[in-house]
Amino acid sequence: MTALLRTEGISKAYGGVQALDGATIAVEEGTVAGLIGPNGSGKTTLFNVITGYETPDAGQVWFGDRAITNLAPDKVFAAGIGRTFQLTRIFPRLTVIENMLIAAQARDRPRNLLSWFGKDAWTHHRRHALELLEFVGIEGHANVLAGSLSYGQRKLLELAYVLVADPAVILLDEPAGGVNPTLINHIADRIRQLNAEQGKTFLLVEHNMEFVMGLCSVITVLESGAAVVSGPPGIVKTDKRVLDAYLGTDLDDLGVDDEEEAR
Ligand SMILES: Nc1ncnc2c1ncn2[C@@H]1O[C@H](COP(=O)(O)OP(=O)(O)OP(=O)(O)O)[C@@H](O)[C@H]1O
Repeated sequence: MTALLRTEGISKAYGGVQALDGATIAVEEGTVAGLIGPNGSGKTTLFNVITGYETPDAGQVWFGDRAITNLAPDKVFAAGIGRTFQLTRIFPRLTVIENMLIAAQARDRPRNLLSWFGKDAWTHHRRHALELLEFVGIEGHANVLAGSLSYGQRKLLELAYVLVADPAVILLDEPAGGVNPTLINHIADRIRQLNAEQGKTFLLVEHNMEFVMGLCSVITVLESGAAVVSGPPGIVKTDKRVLDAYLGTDLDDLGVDDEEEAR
């Protein structure tokens, strides 16, 4: 397997705070990979650097064999890396379907804006948007204001929004955060399906350890801005450096059960 997405020695400081300190991670093509670490360990900052929202002080980001360090967010998105945010960024005063059409328009803008408004194109975009809403399971809400969706449904809308552009890699920032258990399972199933049927590669940041351990085949642990461990869930959750990194956190909160702790 080859790394589809790689960061090499990424550092980023905000004043006196070293958010990232030589972060090197690799995401293999076709995997669902996880990025975990205690609060403030640099996970979102690394997402921001990868997707062009922050400029690193040092290091490189690679997408396949292409260096994408310092590309603007829209260029990174156009290159094939989609992303959702910790706090969803949908337009609450537009309907769900209108949000989806904005995603389609944003994707096509650099190509051919005029043809976008043709009747056939409009019908095509609408149909595709509805298919994606159906895929994530919120097509019944197509005509309601996005702001009236539950938090979990907003996360699903954001996933559908990202899928409009058909990215090869999808970065998800806390997809399960604040979401009820039923929808968490639904989100996990959609991720599995996209991975298995369409070969989509995922990198997700998540504090819900049960979700991460159940979904990801490889997990990288960030601590103080650097990757300290990377490997399959079974290895990562028993690694002493990981337990040390989470020192002060109740292990029950991490979803590591007593039986596994005792081993
Ligand atoms: N724009 C910013 N300005 C100043 N400091 C920042 C900024 N963004 C992040 N930081 C700091 O950088 C460090 C890493 O933050 P980051 O949000 O990347 O961590 P995280 O691992 O995503 O945390 P969490 O799990 O709580 O979301 C923290 O100390 C944070 O306060």
